[in-house]
Amino acid sequence: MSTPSQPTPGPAFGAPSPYEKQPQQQAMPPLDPQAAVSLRGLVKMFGQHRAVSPFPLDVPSGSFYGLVGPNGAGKTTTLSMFTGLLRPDAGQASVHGVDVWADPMEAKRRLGVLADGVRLFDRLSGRQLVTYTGRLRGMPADEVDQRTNDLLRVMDLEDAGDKLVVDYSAGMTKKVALACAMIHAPRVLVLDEPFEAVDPVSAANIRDILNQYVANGGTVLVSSHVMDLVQRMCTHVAVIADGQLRASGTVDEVRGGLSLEERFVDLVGGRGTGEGLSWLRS
Ligand SMILES: Nc1ncnc2c1ncn2[C@@H]1O[C@H](COP(=O)(O)OP(=O)(O)OP(=O)(O)O)[C@@H](O)[C@H]1O
Repeated sequence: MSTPSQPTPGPAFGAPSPYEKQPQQQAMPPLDPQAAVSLRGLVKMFGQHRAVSPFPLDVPSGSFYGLVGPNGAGKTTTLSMFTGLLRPDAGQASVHGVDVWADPMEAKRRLGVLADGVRLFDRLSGRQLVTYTGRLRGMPADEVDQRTNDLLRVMDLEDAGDKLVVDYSAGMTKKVALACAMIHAPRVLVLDEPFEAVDPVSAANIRDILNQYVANGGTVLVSSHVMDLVQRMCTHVAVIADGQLRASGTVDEVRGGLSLEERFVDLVGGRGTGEGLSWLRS
């Protein structure tokens, strides 16, 4: 990989805060082997468009870390680069000290990933898909069976376990994909929009599972658009916009006495006045 290029300076948004980042002024420290996830200067270009600019980010072990940003901010691209799904143009990433792109097999053992928009083997039933994922991870058959039963139960998919995934609703598909991400009991769970399309009862169950997982030493990195959820659920948050890190720290540090949503709008801008669609008014 080449040396990260310098980011183009972004516009200044909102009031200055000690937790706001100015990436163009930062020297890039080395990867932090103590962090559950450490990112240094990942860059992704799509043609002439720089989807992600270099920034450093450390996700502390045992944290529930939210990654938020407007549509097209670069969240999925960032998550894809450090989970090994998308090769970065520059930069480094590690999971508990293992370099993702130098030692992908070891890094992937430590990671459970719920990716956004990645096709599942949807001609399998939910039970078959979770079982197949566990077996691919090299787990013994009886352990896979036990965990598959547990996961289908807590995801409220027991009755749909023998139905083909292609016939699942969006929320059911999300839940079975989450079960696949968890089957090998990874140390870090990376979840891209895990609550999208999931009903409130299932979402609360999933939150309980994730809280327990974190209480037992796991680390969760989750992207979401729902600020209220991130404020209630996460210990830490990073705000990205235009592929740049705008703020990071504990949720209380970043929101600085405001609600996270108010702070987000402050940092990211883009609120319209609601005018301009005069033809829509009756
Ligand atoms: N495969 C691709 N080819 C070209 N451009 C892409 C591709 N994937 C992402 N992009 C662009 O990169 C930018 C970041 O996209 P990304 O999907 O990472 O954003 P996001 O923050 O996850 O957005 P959302 O919240 O809407 O899911 C966008 O401008 C998007 O159009």
